[in-house]
Amino acid sequence: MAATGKCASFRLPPLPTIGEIIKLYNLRAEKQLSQNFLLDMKLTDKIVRQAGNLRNAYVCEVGPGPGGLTRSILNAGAADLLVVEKDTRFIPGLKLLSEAAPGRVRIVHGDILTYRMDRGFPPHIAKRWEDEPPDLHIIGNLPFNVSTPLIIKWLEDISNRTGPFVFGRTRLTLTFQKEVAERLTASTGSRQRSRLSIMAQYLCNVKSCFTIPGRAFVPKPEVDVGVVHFTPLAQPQIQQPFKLVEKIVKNVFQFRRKHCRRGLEMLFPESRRLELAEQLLRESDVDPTLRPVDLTLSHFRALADTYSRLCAQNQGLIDYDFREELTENRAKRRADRSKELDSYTVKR
Ligand SMILES: C[S@@+](CC[C@H](N)C(=O)[O-])C[C@H]1O[C@@H](n2cnc3c(N)ncnc32)[C@H](O)[C@@H]1O
Repeated sequence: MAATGKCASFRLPPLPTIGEIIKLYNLRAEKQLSQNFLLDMKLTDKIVRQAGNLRNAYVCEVGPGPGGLTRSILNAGAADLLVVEKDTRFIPGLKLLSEAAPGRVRIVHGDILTYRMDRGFPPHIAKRWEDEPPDLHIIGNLPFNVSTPLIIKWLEDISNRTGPFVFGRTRLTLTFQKEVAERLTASTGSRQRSRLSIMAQYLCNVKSCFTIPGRAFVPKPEVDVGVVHFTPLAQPQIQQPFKLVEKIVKNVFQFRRKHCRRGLEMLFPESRRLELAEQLLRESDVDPTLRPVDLTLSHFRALADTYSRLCAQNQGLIDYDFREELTENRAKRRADRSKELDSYTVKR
């Protein structure tokens, strides 16, 4: 395995440009795979600089496509670059790159949503969670339709220390649709504050790096793109299971214009809704009239800790989902109504 500090000359030899690679292999962008390519090496270098020092590092690149970002990662000195690409058409071009950087590129033809990254790198690179982050980086110009489910999955992995985070606090440098990037980094009280802001920020230090105008991509997407850097926190700001935090955050933000009390009430079954919501807010010391966007991470921490205690005291509460109750109630009302109608019909 590489990454032993041996790659003194890491600049790539002269290669066809990315534009030429696209022509050579007839790599028309597939809308279905949200393909928008970056051909400007100054921009790809700038994205890669946000990851920090990559000299002799281990890197996983998500969706390398024709390989612009890949070249910048190699030029920055990565010693072991694993690229995961779903579309087979890009594999020959990536092989060309791998030949130009012998022993430094490993190509996986697969889907990043299911790829087992915990098996992709040698165990000896792992660092203890509390220590400095490992010399492993995830970098990607992600497809928009994959970026949000992927970051949610990786946030859950951070919480459980699974997947890429079995190696410690692996850092991520990723692109998102600008609006999503703004949500990820939104501070308390801002208009963009949302579920994503809380879920990302309770687990990571999230930094908005810069915006890439849509016109820099080929083909040009409808929107601009934001580059975001994540470093998992040694001590998450909320020390409760991911699913529990997600449930609270989801409930609160479903009524984003109402007082936070409204969404929190829905954590509890109708029969005890007001009483338990009152207890949750009182014991968490949260003002029920605050709007969801005005709740701080400390508020969410207090709510998650109190809710966890209430779940321990009230059997079945953790599994309660008001949407299921609504569906059951609707089904019951429908059944009652059809019985009622039945009673009008003349029995033969
Ligand atoms: C927005 S393009 C970026 C390509 C290249 N990194 C660049 O910056 O020019 C996204 C790339 O991700 C690939 N891709 C899409 N879905 C994927 C998935 N689930 N797993 C891995 N790669 C995927 C696409 O085939 C495409 O190459």
